[in-house]
Amino acid sequence: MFISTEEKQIPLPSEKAMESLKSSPMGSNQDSLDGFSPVSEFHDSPSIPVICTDVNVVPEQEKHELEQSILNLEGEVARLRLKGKSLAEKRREALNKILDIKGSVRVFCRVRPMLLTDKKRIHEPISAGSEKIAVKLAGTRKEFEFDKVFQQETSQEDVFAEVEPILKSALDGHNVCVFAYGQTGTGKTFTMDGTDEKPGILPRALNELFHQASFDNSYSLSFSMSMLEVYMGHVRDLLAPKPLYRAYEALTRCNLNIQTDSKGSVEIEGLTDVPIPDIAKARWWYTKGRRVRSTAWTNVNEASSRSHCLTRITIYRRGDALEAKAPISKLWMVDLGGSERLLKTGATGLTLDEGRAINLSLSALGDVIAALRKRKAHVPYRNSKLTQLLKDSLGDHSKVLMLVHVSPCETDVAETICSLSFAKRARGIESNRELPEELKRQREKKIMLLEEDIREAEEECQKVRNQIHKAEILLSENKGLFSTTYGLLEEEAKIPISPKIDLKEAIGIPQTTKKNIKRNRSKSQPRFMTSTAASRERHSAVEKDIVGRARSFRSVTRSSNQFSPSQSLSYSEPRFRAILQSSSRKSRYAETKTLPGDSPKCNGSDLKVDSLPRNKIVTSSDPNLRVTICRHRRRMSDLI
Ligand SMILES: Nc1ncnc2c1ncn2[C@@H]1O[C@H](COP(=O)(O)OP(=O)(O)OP(=O)(O)O)[C@@H](O)[C@H]1O
Repeated sequence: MFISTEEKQIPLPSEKAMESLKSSPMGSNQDSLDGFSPVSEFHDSPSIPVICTDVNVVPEQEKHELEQSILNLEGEVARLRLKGKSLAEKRREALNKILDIKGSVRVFCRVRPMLLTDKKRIHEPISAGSEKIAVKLAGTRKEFEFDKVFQQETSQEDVFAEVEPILKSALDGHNVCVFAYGQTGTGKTFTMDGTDEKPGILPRALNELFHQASFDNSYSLSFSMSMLEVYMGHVRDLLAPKPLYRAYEALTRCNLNIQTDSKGSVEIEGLTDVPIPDIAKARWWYTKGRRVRSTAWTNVNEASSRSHCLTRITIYRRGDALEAKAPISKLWMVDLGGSERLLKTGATGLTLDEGRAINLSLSALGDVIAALRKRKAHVPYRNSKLTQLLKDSLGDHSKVLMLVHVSPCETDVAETICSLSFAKRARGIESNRELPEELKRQREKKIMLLEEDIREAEEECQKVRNQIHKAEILLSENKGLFSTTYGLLEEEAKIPISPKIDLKEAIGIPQTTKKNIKRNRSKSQPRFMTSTAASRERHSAVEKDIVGRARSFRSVTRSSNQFSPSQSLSYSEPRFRAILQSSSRKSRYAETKTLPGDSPKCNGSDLKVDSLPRNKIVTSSDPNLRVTICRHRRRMSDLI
C-alpha cells in the first residue's frame, strides 16, 4: 500500500506484506487469503517468511514512526515559536524606532463638538488642521502645533487608533502614561471612558490588552489593576474594600505613602492591586472604581474635575525562562482635574485650596513633561504627588501621551488658549524652532517604511500563530493516538498469552473471559499463525531495542532547539505514514472483533485497495479513522 504525501509516495510495510502475499503461493489464491490474519503474531513457518516478518515488524515501525512524528511536531512547534519571537522582536524594534522618531512624549489635541447646551456660536474661534490649530482672540490669531489634532467630528475609533501603538509599547515592556488634560466639560472623561455606545480609550485599551495577550504564544501575559485619586495632595485608593468601622484605616487609605525603591521603581504603600484574569473582571473593577470616585465626590462635595483619577494596569509575563511572573510594565491612564477653575475662580476657603492643589500638580506635571521632552538632566518629579506617583512611568524608556481637550465655544477661548499653551510647553517645541519641511518629509517617509515593516511582521506573525495552533492540534491528536494505542500495547506485553486481546478490551470491545479469548483466538487463526514462545521472545527483544533507540533519539532531538529545514518539512511523511499505519493497524484490530466462531478475513474492500491509484489509497476500513486520516492530511497541507 502507498500513501501520497506532498513530496513523494511512501511504500508502507503493510503493502509489502500484501504484495508478498500475492506473490506467495497462498497469495495467488483469493480463497487461501481467508486464513490470513493481519494481526498475526510472529510465525515461524518457513513457507511464508515475508508475511511473518511484515506483520510482526510493522507495529514496531508504526510505533517508532508515530513517536518520530510526535518528536518532529514538537520540533516544528518550537521552531515556529522561535520564528514568532523573532518576528515579534522585529515588530518591536520597528515600533520603537517610530516612537523614537516621533518622540517619547507626544501631545495630541482634541476639539470637542458643539453641544446643544453650548451658546450659539457667532464667530468660529477655532480652526483645526491635522497637526495645527489656530485660535482667534480679540483680533489676534494664535497658532499651535501638535503631533496630531482631532477635529470635532473625529470618532472614538480614530482617536484610539492613534493611541494603540503606545499600548503595544506597554506590552513590549515600556511604562506608559496617557493623560487627558483640559478645561471642565471639554470631553476628558468622554475620551478616556466614553459611553456604552461610544467606548473611550480605557475600555478599548483593556480589550486590546486581552486581545494581544490571547495572541501571545511565547509568553503568558497577565494583568492587574489599581485605581486611585489624587485630591488636595492626598492619594486615595479607589478599589480598597470599604473601611466601615475603622476611622484610622479610612484615613490612611485616603493618604497612601509613595516610596521609591533602590531601582527607582515607585511603590504605593497599601494600594489595592486586583488581578484581572479576563475582560469581564477588568470591566467590573473599573466600573467599581469609577463608582467609588463618584460616590466620594458626592459625599464629600468634591468635584471630579478637581481631582485626578488614575487607573494603573500592571502587565506581567511568565516566559520560557521565567518561572515566576514578573511585572514588565505599567500602563497609566489619567483623567486629570479640570483646569478652568485655576484661572476663573476667585474662590476662598476649600475651593481656593482645591484650585491651588490642581494648579500646583498640573504645573508640576507640565514642568516634568517639558524637562523630559527637552531631555534635561534634572526632572522635577518631587514637586507634586501626581508626578511622584508617575516618576517611574515618565522617565527614560517610558512613553507619554498627552491629550489636550479644548472647547469650540467662543466663551471659552481664554481657557482654550491656556490649555493649548500648557500643551505647547509640555511638547517643549517653540513655534520658531519647528522642524524644516524637508526634514519633516524625510521623517514621515521613514515612519511610513517602518509602519510597513510592522504590518508585514504582524501579518507574518499571524500566519505563524495559525501554524502553531494547527501543529499543536496535530501534536495533541498524535499523542492521544500514541497513548491509546501503544500505552495499551505496553500493558499487553505483561500478559504472556494472547496479548492482543486486552487491547480489544481496552478499545471498548465487549469483554470476554480469558478462556473464551484463548479459544476464540485459536479458532480464529490457523495454528501456524499463532506465535511461538521463541517468536515472542524475539519480538520482545526487538521491541526493547526500538523503544531504546527511540528514547535515545528523543533525548538527542529535544536537546536541539531547532530543526533542520528538511526535518521541518519532512515530518509530514512519517506523520502520515504513522497515522495510516495506525489506522490500518486499527482496522486489523477491528477485524479481531470477531464473534466466536467467525474467522478473520481480508475482505473485498481491502483487496480493492490495490486497484486504486496509489495516492488515493486509504487503508482503514473504519470510517472514523478514514475521517481522521483525511483531516490530518488537510491540516498538514494547511501547515505547509
Ligand atoms: N467628542 C465628543 N463627542 C460627543 N460628545 C462629547 C465629546 N466630548 C465631550 N462630549 C460631551 O460633552 C460633555 C462633557 O464631557 P466630559 O464630561 O467628558 O468632560 P470633562 O472634561 O471630563 O469634564 P470634567 O472635567 O467635569 O470631568 C459630555 O456630555 C460629553 O458626552
